[in-house]
Amino acid sequence: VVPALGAAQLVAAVPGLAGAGVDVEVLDFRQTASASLSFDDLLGLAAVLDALDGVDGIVVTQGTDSMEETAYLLDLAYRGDTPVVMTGAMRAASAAGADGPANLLAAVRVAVSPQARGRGVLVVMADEIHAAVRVRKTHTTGVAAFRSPGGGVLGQVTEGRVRFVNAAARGPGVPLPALDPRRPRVRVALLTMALGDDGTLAETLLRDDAWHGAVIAGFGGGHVPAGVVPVLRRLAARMPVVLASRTGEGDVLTSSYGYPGGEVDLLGAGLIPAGPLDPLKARVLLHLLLSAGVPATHLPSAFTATADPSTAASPPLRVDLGRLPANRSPIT
Ligand SMILES: NC(=O)C[C@H](N)C(=O)O
Repeated sequence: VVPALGAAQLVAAVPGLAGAGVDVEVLDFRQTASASLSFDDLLGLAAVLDALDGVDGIVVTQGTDSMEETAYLLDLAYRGDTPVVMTGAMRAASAAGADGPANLLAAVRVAVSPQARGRGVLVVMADEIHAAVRVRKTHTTGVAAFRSPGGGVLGQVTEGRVRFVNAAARGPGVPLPALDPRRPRVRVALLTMALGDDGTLAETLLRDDAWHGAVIAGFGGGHVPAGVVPVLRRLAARMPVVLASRTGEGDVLTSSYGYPGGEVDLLGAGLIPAGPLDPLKARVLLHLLLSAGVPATHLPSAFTATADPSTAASPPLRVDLGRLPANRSPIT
């Protein structure tokens, strides 16, 4: 059984930190398994981070299980310039080759690096620097469990030096909701489509008022079995429904497949494309937008602008089909 350690014990266990020339102050915020963290825990933490003054950088340690979601949540909610770096450990503190101390030291080095400023919330694991919007936990036990599909890592820590090799993909944030415990609880469902799904599970979301939004992790570029479409159409008339992909990398398509259950069909039914966000991150974003009280009519544009800020900047690509050689037909 893995013991729970406080922040001071974690810091004390790091060889090299004392000699790194960094004054470290510690603060215990919550102590819980990371799968049990709530949105309110993280919004409370974002408010604490906002209030921290006079520090060069901030390191947040937590269990690794939910870090791909909590890092993105904090990235959307915390808009300060002071770097915030999240880290954790894949191996227990007592294990041979425990990775926690090395991760913590690397995280501190990144947090105090001037290059980390203005890049939002970062995740540092196994000497790699990840953007919160992309990072995923991809292995149950391996120390190299964290990866950044769809763009790669932002940088590395080598021999104690911090090197960024990629620009951080930081989109707009979401205003923090008032942290009033009496406010209604937001619930966003996440449904993964699978072979033979006939819509029975999706239908349960229509049965009561428990749900305020849903994310569908579709096949491939954002597809569902044809029989699920009528349920999703009714669902999208009741609440925002975001279409993401269960594949793990790549954008949701918007104009390639028009067959029943294809993404053209689903977007026509009112589903909102997740852009490059994976289903877990899409759910975090939808939850925050709903918590912030973004009105239903603004949700599709707010979601798209936040999920995929690059699309707003680049004009649609136009291909002049008239100039294709006569013997070639356009590839569709
Ligand atoms: N310590 C870890 O990284 C895993 C642990 N199960 C968690 O709370 O996320």
